[in-house]
Amino acid sequence: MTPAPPRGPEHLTLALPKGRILADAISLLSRAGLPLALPEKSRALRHEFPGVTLLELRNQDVPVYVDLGVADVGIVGKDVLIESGRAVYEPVDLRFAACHLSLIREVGATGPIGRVATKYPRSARAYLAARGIPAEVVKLSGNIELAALTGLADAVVDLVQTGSTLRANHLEEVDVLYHSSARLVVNRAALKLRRARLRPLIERLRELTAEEATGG
Ligand SMILES: Nc1ncnc2c1ncn2[C@@H]1O[C@H](COP(=O)(O)OP(=O)(O)OP(=O)(O)O)[C@@H](O)[C@H]1O
Ligand SMILES: O=P(O)(O)OC[C@H]1O[C@H](OP(=O)(O)OP(=O)(O)O)[C@H](O)[C@@H]1O
Repeated sequence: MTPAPPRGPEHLTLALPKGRILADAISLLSRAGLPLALPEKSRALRHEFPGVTLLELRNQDVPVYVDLGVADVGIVGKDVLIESGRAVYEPVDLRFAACHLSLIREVGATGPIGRVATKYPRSARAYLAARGIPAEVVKLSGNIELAALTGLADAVVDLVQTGSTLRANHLEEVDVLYHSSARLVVNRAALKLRRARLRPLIERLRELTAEEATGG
């Protein structure tokens, strides 16, 4: 693939995660005035729109691209942002992809927690350390609830939205670590260099999310 050409300060490079956030992110950014459309299904990972380059990434890579300045701006879940440990500027809570990260066990489980399985080891370790629980944390990649069902772990730390995954697997939430939703993230140097494009975008997104919160 050809390297990206040098971009003037009027150009934006945008990092979005493929997966459940992509369509809502593109819809919201379009309403905020960016000339975007959902990319056609293809193997292409970089998409050009007038004045905007869209990079299609894994969730965990969005904070990395924004923090290191390859992308000027991105959208990612607060859960992924916390887990990344990167201090990127996070000016707008976009409110969609709302869910919470919880400690989950089999219904009625009361024994000690010796091992916790999760996709969120940083968050899980911080939670356990704050409560003085000396549990081992095992990082898994998906279908985390299975670890509690199979006895791989005494508890799991995973996202809950409707609770239907918990109900379908005879699991229950024991505690909530934190609430998450999609966030706008901005590279701090880009905020200065591309101020003329980023400031109005941030303002418009603040207005749109406030309107949606009040039903406007
Ligand atoms: N059930 C859910 N309901 C609402 N929001 C969710 C739900 N599950 C995840 N999210 C939010 O959407 C984001 C993206 O979720 P998605 O399912 O696309 O990721 P994934 O495919 O599990 O991630 P990965 O890139 O690690 O494979 C999560 O980081 C979280 O912020
Ligand atoms: O409370 P619910 O509405 O059931 O949503 C929660 C489920 O959604 C997410 O899983 P996802 O579908 O992204 O699969 P994954 O476990 O492979 O990440 C999350 O990890 C839970 O399993």
